[in-house]
Amino acid sequence: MTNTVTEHLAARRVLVLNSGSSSVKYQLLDMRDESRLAVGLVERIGEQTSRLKHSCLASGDTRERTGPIADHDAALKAVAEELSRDGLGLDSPELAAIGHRVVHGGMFFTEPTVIDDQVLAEIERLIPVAPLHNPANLTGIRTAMALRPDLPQVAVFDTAFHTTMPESAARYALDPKIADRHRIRRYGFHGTSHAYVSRETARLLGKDPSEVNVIVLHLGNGASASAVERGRCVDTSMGLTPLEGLVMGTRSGDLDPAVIFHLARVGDMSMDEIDTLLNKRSGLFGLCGDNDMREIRRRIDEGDEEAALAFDIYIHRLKKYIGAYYAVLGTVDAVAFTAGVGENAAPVREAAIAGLEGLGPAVDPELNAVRADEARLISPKDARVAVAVVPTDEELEIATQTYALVGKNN
Ligand SMILES: Nc1ncnc2c1ncn2[C@@H]1O[C@H](COP(=O)(O)OP(=O)(O)O)[C@@H](O)[C@H]1O
Ligand SMILES: CC(=O)OP(=O)(O)O
Ligand SMILES: [Mg+2]
Repeated sequence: MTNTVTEHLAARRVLVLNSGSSSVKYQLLDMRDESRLAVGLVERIGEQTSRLKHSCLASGDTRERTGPIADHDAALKAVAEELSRDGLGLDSPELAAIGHRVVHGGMFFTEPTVIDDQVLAEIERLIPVAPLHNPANLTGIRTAMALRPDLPQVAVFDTAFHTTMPESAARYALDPKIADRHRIRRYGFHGTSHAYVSRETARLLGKDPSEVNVIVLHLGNGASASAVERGRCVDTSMGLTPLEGLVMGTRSGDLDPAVIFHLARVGDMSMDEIDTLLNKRSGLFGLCGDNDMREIRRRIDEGDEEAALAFDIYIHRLKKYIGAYYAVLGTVDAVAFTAGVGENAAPVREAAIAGLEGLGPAVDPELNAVRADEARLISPKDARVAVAVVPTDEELEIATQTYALVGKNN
């Protein structure tokens, strides 16, 4: 065993980087007790109004920087500087590993993986099926590797939790020769969140994950639903790319694929224009010009009909997926809401469950109105199926998986 490896064995901290298309979320955790030492967010990367918000939980100090941060490389260097100012820099011998969220892992990566040149090449090869996410993930990894080349860097894939889906759910109704040649199948995303939230929901019910069936609704800017049967994913709403499924902040979700031919032939749009339209200018934003649920609710309260219709379309799709996953699972023990919208928007939870009493779930309006940071039930005591709000913690889940892998390898 080399000295470096021995040092890593003694080290107990993991830095987690969750690089999104225009943001980086990060956390530094002490894995002895899973406590957070520092957390932060860099937003609006590439714009003039970038913002870095950093909190050191040990000292209670919070700092904010505004001004242009050109790209993910610059963002990560700024994060490293902030950590150094708190004596928590990347050069610390306490650091055991860096864990990276990687959105698309294709068919190859079913487990967290220590990153080497081959892994980097595979993540790069998958860019066409995760164009908003994998490039940012790669920059994060490369910058972190340059800052600490001696440290294990671990990739934790959004797709991994969904690799248990049966072929009947994972395959599209396409000629398998064509589908296999181009690796076209349903991969699913947000898996780290679906895994964490389904387990936490079981815990809330006082059960083991292997004893319960849960429908998880991850409603952030990107949004996806999953059907989790006894701890294993059996279906999810995102597909080859994170475009399929629910109505999202800026993504359309499900459409008749012929809409694309129609836009190309009759609308005279190029493939790139259609790609941008469906990924960046559709969903809630396309429907009403706003992708933030807070703003949409505010407009609805003021009587705005365009915002009200966008909300109704969002809810209608969500309800359809809840119904579909009832059929997939047969019996359901809980429906769990998570991510920015799911955790915070009580009207979304209320509207999505309204009318589903025949299937079992119900929402208690008073419990639903409570604002809290911890996992909680919002269904009445006598509801046949529980409804839960479970704050997701992708960073903790990534840190746990990263630390377990580094420990195992050493
Ligand atoms: N208090 C709130 N009420 C309603 N919606 C909220 C609230 N806070 C955040 N959101 C919604 O959550 C979204 C961000 O969710 P998040 O899970 O952080 O997304 P992502 O990880 O995809 O960036 C925002 O765009 C907004 O629509
Ligand atoms: C996969 C995906 O949609 O991720 P996000 O919600 O972070 O955009
Ligand atoms: Mg997210």
